[in-house]
Amino acid sequence: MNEPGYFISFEGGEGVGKSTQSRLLGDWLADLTGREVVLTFEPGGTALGKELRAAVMHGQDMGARAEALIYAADRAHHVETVVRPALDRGAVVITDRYLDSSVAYQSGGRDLPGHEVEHLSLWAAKGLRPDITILLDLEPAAAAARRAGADGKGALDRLERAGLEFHTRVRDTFLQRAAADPERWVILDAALPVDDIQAQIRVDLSARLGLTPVVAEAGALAEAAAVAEADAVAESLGEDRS
Ligand SMILES: Nc1ncnc2c1ncn2[C@@H]1O[C@H](COP(=O)(O)OP(=O)(O)O)[C@@H](O)[C@H]1O
Ligand SMILES: Cc1cn([C@H]2C[C@H](O)[C@@H](COP(=O)(O)OP(=O)(O)O)O2)c(=O)[nH]c1=O
Repeated sequence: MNEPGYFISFEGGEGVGKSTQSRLLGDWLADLTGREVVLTFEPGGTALGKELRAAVMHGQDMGARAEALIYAADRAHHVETVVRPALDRGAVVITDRYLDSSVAYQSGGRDLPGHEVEHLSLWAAKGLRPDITILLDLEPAAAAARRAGADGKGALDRLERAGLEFHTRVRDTFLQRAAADPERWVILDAALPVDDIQAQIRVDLSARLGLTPVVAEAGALAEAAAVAEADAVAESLGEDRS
């Protein structure tokens, strides 16, 4: 029988470092454990998902319910065709956003009832919840400044245009959900340097997965995980996701 799969989600606002940290974590876990690691993301982690992503992020204006249903459709297909099969093979799956994004954005941000959005997501995902969710917490203004530094040229998508109040409600919803379920969530300060955040993630994951102590190694990471590398990673992931 396969080793059981392990499901990790990264959550937080736009530009907080989710793709940077998920890639660094994936490389480290694959090297250390030899397990299959699947890196994926929502919305748009499948071919159908790319079309749904384009519609919801760059398409016509739409109401909150239509938006929630598109994210749920993306999730249903993503779980059925990518996440669940990988977990069944015994892989570690790392997703950049999952159902907590729906609750934070479509409920906290757009004002739909939280339990309805969560229920819709769980229905779409046939009840699949992450084993651990890493929240990269950052003030929306700081995240916006970071994104502007990364590619000030790019046009803002529908969600990015939503404004500071919207993004503050999104952040507060993430923090409330994390506080309510500390077993599943790890809250990290996304204003710290890339390598410090990654070191904290590795220490936490080592404990949860029963890996050999890596505290010393995590300290040495300060030199290893160069921000330049993280930039390249973020860029290459970003290319897939206009
Ligand atoms: N801890 C950090 N400190 C400073 N800049 C960061 C940090 N983490 C990521 N970045 C940079 O911020 C930008 C957004 O990072 P990214 O990983 O794409 O975030 P997300 O996936 O959450 O949108 C990139 O230019 C990236 O290099
Ligand atoms: C998965 C998901 C994302 N979103 C939003 C959050 C983002 O604005 C956008 C996805 O963008 P994403 O590519 O994750 O942005 P970033 O890498 O900058 O964080 O979709 C929802 O509103 N609901 C959801 O369920």
